[in-house]
Amino acid sequence: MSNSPTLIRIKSALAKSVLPEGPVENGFLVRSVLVMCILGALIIAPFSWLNFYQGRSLIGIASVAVLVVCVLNTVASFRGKYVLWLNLWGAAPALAFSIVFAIEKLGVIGTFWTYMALCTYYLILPLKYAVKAAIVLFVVASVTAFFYVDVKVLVRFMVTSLGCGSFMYFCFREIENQRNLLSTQSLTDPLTGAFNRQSLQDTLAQFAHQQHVNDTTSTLCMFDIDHFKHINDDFGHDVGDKVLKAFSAIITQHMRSDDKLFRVGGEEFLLLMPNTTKTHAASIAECIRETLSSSEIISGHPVTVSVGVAESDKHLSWREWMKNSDDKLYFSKQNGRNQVSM
Ligand SMILES: Nc1nc2c(ncn2[C@@H]2O[C@H](COP(=O)(O)OP(=O)(O)OP(=O)(O)O)[C@@H](O)[C@H]2O)c(=O)[nH]1
Repeated sequence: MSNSPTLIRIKSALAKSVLPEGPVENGFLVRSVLVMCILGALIIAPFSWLNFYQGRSLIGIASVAVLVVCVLNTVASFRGKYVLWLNLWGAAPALAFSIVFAIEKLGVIGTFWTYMALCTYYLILPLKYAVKAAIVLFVVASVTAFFYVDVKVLVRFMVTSLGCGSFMYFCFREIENQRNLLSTQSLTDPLTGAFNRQSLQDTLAQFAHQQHVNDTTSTLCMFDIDHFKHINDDFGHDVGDKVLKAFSAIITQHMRSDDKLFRVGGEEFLLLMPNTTKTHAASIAECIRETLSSSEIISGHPVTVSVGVAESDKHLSWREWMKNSDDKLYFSKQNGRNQVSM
């Protein structure tokens, strides 16, 4: 059954709003949202009951709404998912309203909770959203405080909450940079910069799933440098490394922004080309093959590559899809090397 463009857009928007646990930011957010929401639910539940019991039904309804957000978030986190819209349009505004309410009811004491809310934003939202939400909260809390606290207190409140917000931003930006660095190091091959075998499985499994939802065609190109053992034996390991670097640079020059390159073995590379037919992919692989064979990486010794090209099929698992590209590569090798087969 083919999907209409509108259905595809809706499915891809939903897929983007529910992020599966990833190695970098999502894993961190899933864990911190889980802790924050369990704590939030435990604190809010008795308050909700108390509000209804004491006849404050409006506040009671509001606190039950927050409780529902906490429970939904907890369930999603238990399943290893981070739900962006639930936090951005549920938890974050609920916190801001609570702060307004607290300042209105408690005055100066109510403003203290703003610092907690600022920290919470950085724990439940991706950094770029946390900054924006923190700025909105700062403005909303300051405007509310203007009506309920003394000017001298207001100025101190604004300066300290600005300081707290900036401190949180710099801390979390540094944590994010470190996480990204670690992630890059754990997912890429230091010699060529291509993604390593570790990341191949996650990427292809996730990609094959999305492709099944969107019903599109993509292609894998498996590259294997010919007689690489001889290069190492004849010219040394350093020259072998130089060839690997030069070859991955050649592939990178021919890649489009959505393509992904993996180093799957010593001299074996896999290029994932989303939304590409095998005919188009084979023409790009042919350009890569020609560029390598005509390059002078080792003077007087042409380096060649064999390639296997395989198109996706929604009835195939990612392993079968990859095996197809490997089979085509094997055919290229058997057929005399230095060629592209599909
Ligand atoms: N320089 C270098 N060599 C590597 C690296 N990783 C694996 N190799 C070597 O790559 C060679 C791969 O050799 P084979 O699998 O026999 O393949 P081949 O010689 O290219 O033969 P065909 O694929 O059949 O054309 C081995 O000698 C490995 O030691 C690396 O990071 N650097």
